[in-house]
Amino acid sequence: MSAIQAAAENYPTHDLQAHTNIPVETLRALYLPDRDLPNGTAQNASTDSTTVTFPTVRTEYPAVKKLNPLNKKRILVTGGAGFVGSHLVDRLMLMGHDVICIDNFFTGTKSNVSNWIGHPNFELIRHDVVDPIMVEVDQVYHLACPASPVHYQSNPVKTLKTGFFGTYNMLGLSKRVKARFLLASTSEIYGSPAEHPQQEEYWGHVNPIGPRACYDEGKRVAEALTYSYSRQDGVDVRVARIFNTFGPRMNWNDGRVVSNFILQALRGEEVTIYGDGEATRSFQYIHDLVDGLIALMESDCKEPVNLGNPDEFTINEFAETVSRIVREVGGKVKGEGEVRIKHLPPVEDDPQRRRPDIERAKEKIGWEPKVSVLDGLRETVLYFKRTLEE
Ligand SMILES: O=C(O)[C@H]1O[C@H](OP(=O)(O)OP(=O)(O)OC[C@H]2O[C@@H](n3ccc(=O)[nH]c3=O)[C@H](O)[C@@H]2O)[C@H](O)[C@@H](O)[C@@H]1O
Repeated sequence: MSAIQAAAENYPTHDLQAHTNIPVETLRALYLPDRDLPNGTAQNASTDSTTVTFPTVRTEYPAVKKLNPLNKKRILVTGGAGFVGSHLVDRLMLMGHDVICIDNFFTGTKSNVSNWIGHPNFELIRHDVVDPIMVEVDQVYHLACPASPVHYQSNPVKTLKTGFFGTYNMLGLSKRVKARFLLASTSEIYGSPAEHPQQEEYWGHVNPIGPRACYDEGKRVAEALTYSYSRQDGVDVRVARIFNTFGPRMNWNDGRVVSNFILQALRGEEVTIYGDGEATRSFQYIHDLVDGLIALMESDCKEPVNLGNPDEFTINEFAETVSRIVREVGGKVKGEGEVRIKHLPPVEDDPQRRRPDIERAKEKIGWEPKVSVLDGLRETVLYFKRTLEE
């Protein structure tokens, strides 16, 4: 058993129990595999840091549920090799469904879904949703779109094309094959909110010409298209408004606050805070989000639903919390207890407060987050620590 695996076993897992009744140990084995296991899919530790080796043979895939053919669905996940998409793919595969994952690998990676490549229930297609594609499926989870401000602002025109044409193509497909369609929308459609916490009835406060507009307005038009297809063509739609989410498999170079702070603390570097650090965010753990997406897809709720954890932190508080957990898990953080902060200029149009009102999710789909931010952070720190060691 590796040191990381041993450390992982010391953390309580009861809070991480997923709604879909798949034990967290089963999920963890997919993103934090033990290298000593014969079926471990992690890159083998190499003494030579300039090379990397991957296992070529595995004796078996992770066990998936045997479903009655009547209950087995064909499910398309766009952006399925990304951070959120790959966890959703894991869950749908373990539940026993047939999963088609499409991704253009702009921010997603094949290694995120390497557990399933070659499995008879799984198909991976390199494809950009900006172009049409035809597949026969029962459900579409439309996640494809860069979500980190650094990524979505690097090519804003492409982000807008993804918001419009990507959603248009996936809705057209859903209409033709009569699939149920779920749009991964975002808390960003509320902009820099003038109401707090944010309820689904709130129409938002978005700057349509600012640097974030490519994403915010892209997702707003994606919602408008979704409800237009529902009204005009009867497409069966679901809309999830996803609030800040974190967990294993976030990109190193993601640029978002959770991965930045964890990596900075693990490397003993200063933590970068944009502006005065008094902006707030509410962070949910990836397993909760995946539970919420599946619960929404399976529900009758056609209205938009906020999926997020209402536990709200200022960015200053969050920097302290992340540093404390990195120390607890055995990371670096220089200066024995003191967090070293580097203040950088504020980000233009940065939303100042964000917290979901999740009453609708509780009432309509029977969902609320189960994982505390602290438990989720411990797991994520272990994951990043492993990544740094490789
Ligand atoms: O994490 C997410 O899921 C969300 O991330 C982004 O939204 P944002 O809240 O701006 O995400 P971050 O870039 O992580 O920023 C959060 C806060 O931390 C601050 N920050 C970020 C990074 C950093 O190194 N330092 C820092 O102070 C930002 O200025 C902001 O106030 C995306 O735009 C959303 O679509 C996405 O849902």
